[in-house]
Amino acid sequence: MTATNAPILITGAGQRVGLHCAERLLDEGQSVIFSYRSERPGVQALRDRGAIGVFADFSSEAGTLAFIAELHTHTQSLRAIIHNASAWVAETPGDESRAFIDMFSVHMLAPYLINLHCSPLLQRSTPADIVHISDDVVRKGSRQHIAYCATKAGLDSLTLSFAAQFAPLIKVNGIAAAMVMFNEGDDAAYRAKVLNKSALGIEPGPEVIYQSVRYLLDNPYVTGTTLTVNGGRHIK
Ligand SMILES: NC(=O)C1=CN([C@@H]2O[C@H](COP(=O)(O)OP(=O)(O)OC[C@H]3O[C@@H](n4cnc5c(N)ncnc54)[C@H](OP(=O)(O)O)[C@@H]3O)[C@@H](O)[C@H]2O)C=CC1
Ligand SMILES: Nc1nc2c(c(=O)[nH]1)N=C([C@H](O)[C@@H](O)CO)CN2
Repeated sequence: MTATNAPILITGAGQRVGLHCAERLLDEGQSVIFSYRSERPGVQALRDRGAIGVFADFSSEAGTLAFIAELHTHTQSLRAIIHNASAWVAETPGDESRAFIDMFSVHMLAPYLINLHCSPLLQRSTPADIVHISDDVVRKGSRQHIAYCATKAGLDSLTLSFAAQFAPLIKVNGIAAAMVMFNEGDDAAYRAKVLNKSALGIEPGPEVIYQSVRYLLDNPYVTGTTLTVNGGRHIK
């Protein structure tokens, strides 16, 4: 039996890109389940619109498995899973391992476990999708965010493997983003330096990620693909 209007799960939707994508899905009448770690205004805003918020700390296997168990109490099907949750942490002397383990957990272990344990929920929906939100920086590496980049590269590998494993019932794709939206503390000099890295030289905002998600959800013939959404960094 195919579920109609099965919810879409998006992780890390309490702020910024995830919040925007969750709001746009709700705008289109799509039911949404989202994960959050910190209580933020965006979390309550999504609840107020009828989305179901489920706490998740993906920094450990136990935390991810607890999230998966809680998720199963809220739904018996899923239209899609959007893996958005992420930590962008530079190497800091003295706790390199902690940072690496944390980003491995949120960028690789959590998507891996959620995909494996929740694929039966996706199989009750037609069509069904998994979207991994990754980073264009994987293309060339990063001197300032070595562990972040390596774990996002691992996420891109999961896209290929799960696309092969889950075809034809579930499509699995990625989005390799770059410079979507700055953080509050980013100063003018940093902003100018980052904008200069791309051919288009703009801060596009989170809608470009939603447009990419929409394309992947709507296109029945795309799987195992990672969309580059980087303002032309690769041709600069
Ligand atoms: N912003 C940009 O310009 C770019 C973004 N991207 C990618 O796009 C996606 C969205 O980016 P953006 O909105 O800036 O992301 P954020 O940095 O705002 O992170 C999104 C959410 O992830 C959650 N999160 C982080 N670590 C964990 C964890 N261990 N367990 C559970 N949740 C966690 C955070 O929760 P909490 O609220 O508790 O902190 C946060 O709200 C990310 O995957 C990012 O890597 C890629 C390139 C550029
Ligand atoms: N989880 C996050 N990942 C990334 C962020 C962010 O704020 N949170 N920001 C970036 C930068 O915008 C980078 O693209 C600038 O070159 C990358 N990833």
